[in-house]
Amino acid sequence: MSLISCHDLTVRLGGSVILSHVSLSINEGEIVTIVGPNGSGKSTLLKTLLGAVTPAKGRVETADGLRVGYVPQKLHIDPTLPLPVLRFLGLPKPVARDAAMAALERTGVAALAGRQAADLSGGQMQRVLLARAILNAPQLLVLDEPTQGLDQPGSADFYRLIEDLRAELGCAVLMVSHELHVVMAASDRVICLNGHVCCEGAPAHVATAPEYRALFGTGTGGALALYRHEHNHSHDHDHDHAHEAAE
Ligand SMILES: Nc1ncnc2c1ncn2[C@@H]1O[C@H](COP(=O)(O)OP(=O)(O)OP(=O)(O)O)[C@@H](O)[C@H]1O
Repeated sequence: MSLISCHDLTVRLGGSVILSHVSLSINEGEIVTIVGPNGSGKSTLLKTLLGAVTPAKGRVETADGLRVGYVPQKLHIDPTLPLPVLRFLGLPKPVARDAAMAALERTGVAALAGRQAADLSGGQMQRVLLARAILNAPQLLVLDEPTQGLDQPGSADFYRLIEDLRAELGCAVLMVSHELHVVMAASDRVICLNGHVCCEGAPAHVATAPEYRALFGTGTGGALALYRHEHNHSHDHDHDHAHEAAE
């Protein structure tokens, strides 16, 4: 069953078309990863699906009463604000101490419950944000580049935790990631975005798709090609056009 879907979305921001003709659907229990070059609209797509951005055209459909847990790319906490981790978990909605402790336990950071949220390392903060996201037993976990800034073992551990949580909670996972090798290993489905959906499908299918190879190259060089993308594949015209100022 589809938990969330969008149909022929067009999103304009600041007078430019950021997304055009984007349709996708996330089913119960699957791990779907969105990949794409910097500025290709990945975060905008997540925000549109979550209702924080209103599309100019198209529609988003959500299953009735869908419980979503969201892990943002990063969260800045004012260092002058005294906010222990346990209290942070109760924002904006108060939560029972036992439930908060169980969530911190599950993401491996129970020992940090009394620490100041602003003092946490990047990796610790991501686990605290993940604990907060699983508090309401989500049916859909949405993560925006959750391992940005983590070292390789740290990010591999984090993705393993996501897979374990998916199995335990039975939730679907929708995430944005730049780590192509992990994405290819850990996703049921990959969506390659560049202002529009370039290609999508099982990792093995997407890895061999010409549109994906044009964006990311082949083999291990693919991860580096991500940052060297020069808009040279067959959809270029569409994409460049999509970024022209809207009328
Ligand atoms: N509020 C806004 N107003 C105008 N333009 C915006 C706004 N938010 C994002 N954009 C533009 O939309 C485009 C897509 O941004 P978005 O953050 O969705 O890309 P992304 O694929 O998530 O990028 P990255 O990989 O760098 O995180 C960018 O060109 C960005 O500058």
